[in-house]
Amino acid sequence: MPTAPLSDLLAPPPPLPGGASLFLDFDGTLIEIADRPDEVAVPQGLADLLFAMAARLHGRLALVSGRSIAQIDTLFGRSMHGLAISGSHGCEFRWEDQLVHPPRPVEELEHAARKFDDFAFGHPGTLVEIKTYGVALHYRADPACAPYAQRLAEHLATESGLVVENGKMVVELRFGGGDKGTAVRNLMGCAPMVGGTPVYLGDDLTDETAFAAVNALGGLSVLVGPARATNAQCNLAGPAAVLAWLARTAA
Ligand SMILES: O=P(O)(O)OC[C@H]1O[C@H](O[C@H]2O[C@H](CO)[C@@H](O)[C@H](O)[C@H]2O)[C@H](O)[C@@H](O)[C@@H]1O
Repeated sequence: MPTAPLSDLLAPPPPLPGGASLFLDFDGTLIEIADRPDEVAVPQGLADLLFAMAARLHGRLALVSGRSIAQIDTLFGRSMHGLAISGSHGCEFRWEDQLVHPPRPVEELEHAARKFDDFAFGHPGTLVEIKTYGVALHYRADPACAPYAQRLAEHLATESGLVVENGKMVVELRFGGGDKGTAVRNLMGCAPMVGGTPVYLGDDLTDETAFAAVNALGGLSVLVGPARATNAQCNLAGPAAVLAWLARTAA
């Protein structure tokens, strides 16, 4: 469990260390949280900034998202090929011309989607998001649904073998082949990341495994957003502060 005192989180991160391998979460870190998953606005120039940073870091930059790689491409409105991406909470990887992903557990996901749809029908403040390796039940518009959504997800997990992933105003049932911590460790084992100092920026509970992995590797972990109990070492206020920090670093 996260143990750092909240006061320790007030320190902003130092400039990116030389030889950094930079890992960036997406929602809530690079882009502002929106009411619905499909309502997010990707700032103009973000793709170019990421490609410029990746070039400056000699390829040592990766997106690490709970979204699928397909969703990331769609939201950017272009293929993000050329940038390393781990999607679906560490289940899938795309790097240069390689795509590594497990078989999709179709029946389990379809069953979960049907059950979540039934729930959403009776709870209009919730919505279902179909993902490549998961099905998410969002309750941002009616947070009082959280315990019921959670209980349903836990019940479905026991009968399906899918795992429960909790995030901001969402519970997801997903393929359990990894998490963001394993994503960071896997990427750090490959050229050109290997030997670099891992630096990870993320905002959500799902980023805690990555913070822990980075800390264990002697790197720098940065919580984005309001201070809370966390494994992260430093803090940036939100996506605007992240983009400013990246732009300073890229200069
Ligand atoms: O790992 P990330 O890249 O941060 O993705 C995490 C989840 O992000 C999305 O949900 C979150 O953002 C939505 C849009 O701002 C917001 O409406 C929702 O409440 C948040 O939980 C996405 O929909 C999920 O699939 C990702 O796992």
